[in-house]
Amino acid sequence: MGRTVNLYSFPNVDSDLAPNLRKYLLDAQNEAFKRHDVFRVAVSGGSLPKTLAKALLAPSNGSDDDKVDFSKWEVFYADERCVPLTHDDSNHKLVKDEWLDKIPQGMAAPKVFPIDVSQLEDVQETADEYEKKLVNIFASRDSVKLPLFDLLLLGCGPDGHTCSLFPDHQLLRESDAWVLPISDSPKPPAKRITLSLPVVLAAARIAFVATGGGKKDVLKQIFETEEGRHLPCGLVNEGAGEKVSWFCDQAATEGVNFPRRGSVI
Ligand SMILES: O=C(O)[C@H](O)[C@@H](O)[C@H](O)[C@H](O)COP(=O)(O)O
Repeated sequence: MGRTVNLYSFPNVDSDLAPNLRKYLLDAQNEAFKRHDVFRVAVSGGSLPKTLAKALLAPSNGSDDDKVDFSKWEVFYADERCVPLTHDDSNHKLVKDEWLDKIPQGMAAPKVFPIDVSQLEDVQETADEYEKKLVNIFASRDSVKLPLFDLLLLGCGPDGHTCSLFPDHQLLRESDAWVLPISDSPKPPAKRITLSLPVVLAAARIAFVATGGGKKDVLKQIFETEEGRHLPCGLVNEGAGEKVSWFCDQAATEGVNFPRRGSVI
């Protein structure tokens, strides 16, 4: 048996998953505001930014705990491709197009921390520069062992990868650096940077969003097999336990034996 994580499976994304994700995000936001008056979130690419926008840009129900306050959000990248920020492969471009640029005028915008693109050909340098940004925000490496994100919002690849941590890759064994370079990503583009597994596991909360029938096989593997527990997503489940929540739709979880199902609202 693996560790207990929170598993939510909704009939569909727009009318069920998104409002539940909104509730979860605002709980995390409000918890972080109480903790240190700022909400530090790291996001990945894939379909996540679009779902995030559906959750966050929906009208508020007016209650005190349903207020998004982007003015105190700091948004980082859980992983990024080493391409210019305007390139179609850029996660930052995706997040901008799908979410940030859709924030209505008059609503504050989050502070966003994209990668430094001045030395893209040098992945190590790009990773180091991003780590320096984190060090500046999360205090010095001397005083903080690991940056403590309030929330990580992650996807799950069909091979079980998350961030740019791929199955069996040596980066999974890295325990020192906060941000790692990868030059041989099995999924193009090959050059990327990614948060390390210890940084992922240190976050206060970790949410996976996995939707669509294409996720069924990998979810079955992650939740039902010993081998799946060693895939990157499985390692996050094992390492972070109840800090982890999975937001899935019915198409992704049909026939998958989730240890626990429920809804946030
Ligand atoms: O950098 C990448 O290759 C993608 O961002 C990737 O990590 C993505 O998050 C997952 O493959 C899930 O993708 P979907 O959310 O689109 O299923």
